[in-house]
Amino acid sequence: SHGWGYGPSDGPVNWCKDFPIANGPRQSPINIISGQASYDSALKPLKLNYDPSNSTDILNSGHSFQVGFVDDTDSSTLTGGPITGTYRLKQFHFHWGASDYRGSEHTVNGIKFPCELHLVHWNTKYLSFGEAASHPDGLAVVGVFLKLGAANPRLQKVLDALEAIKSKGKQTTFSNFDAKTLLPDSLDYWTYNGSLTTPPLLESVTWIVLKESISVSLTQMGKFRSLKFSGDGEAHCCMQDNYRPTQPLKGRKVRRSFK
Ligand SMILES: CN[C@H]1CN(c2cccc(OC)c2)S(=O)(=O)c2sc(S(N)(=O)=O)cc21
Ligand SMILES: [Zn+2]
Repeated sequence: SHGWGYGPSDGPVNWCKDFPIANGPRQSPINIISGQASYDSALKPLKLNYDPSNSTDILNSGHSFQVGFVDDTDSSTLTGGPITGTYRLKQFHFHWGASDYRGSEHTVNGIKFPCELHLVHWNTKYLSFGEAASHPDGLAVVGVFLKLGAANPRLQKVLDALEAIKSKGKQTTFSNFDAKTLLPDSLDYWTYNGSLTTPPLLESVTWIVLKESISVSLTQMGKFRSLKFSGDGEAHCCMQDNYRPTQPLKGRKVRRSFK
């Protein structure tokens, strides 16, 4: 079967043909209606302990670009928050729009942001990432909104590396990057049970969406959009609008960690 993408024929409306779970009961992303999210005092503070020496590479996956981390020890972990146990950081990536008025996957009260960062973690109660990805409590993804404003110096190292991975399949080393520098000051969050927002759309993700955004400038957004979905030698296709529209809540509750 042909691959999936974000175009008119291989995009989100057609994913259900190859991935019927696309119409499942706990799909992501969702629109977060802040007034309907209930405060849960049992929710713990998020604890993110990332070791910069764990970052390895940056890759154009043909759907987004991602920074990978060695995940064979508990040196870069997520604990606390809505989860129990220890989840290891595997990669982070972004979703963004062709224009500044869309691009995020989650929305807040119907508001779209130009970009959204996802930090992907897997539950170490399972032996591997692949194993974890097939269990309802296997993955935990921290989502961070990027809001138009002043240039964000903490994004610059990532954006400068994009020169080397313009087209699909390109990869280069990316070491000593501290993913914590991408987080906002406040770790207040909304949380709900959801899925991967791309195929295979597995319903194994505990979503943790931060309330506070980080900034990104128009010029920096232009760098994201300078990437290509296409590989070398293929017709150039700008990497943008690589976001899935929001999905039905289907009775799920969204909780918030803050009053
Ligand atoms: C292409 N994108 C996904 C790739 N991965 C994946 C996950 C599980 C299984 C698998 O193949 C069996 C691949 S992934 O875990 O790195 C993630 S996280 C994520 S998001 N946007 O929901 O945060 C999408 C993907
Ligand atoms: Zn994502």
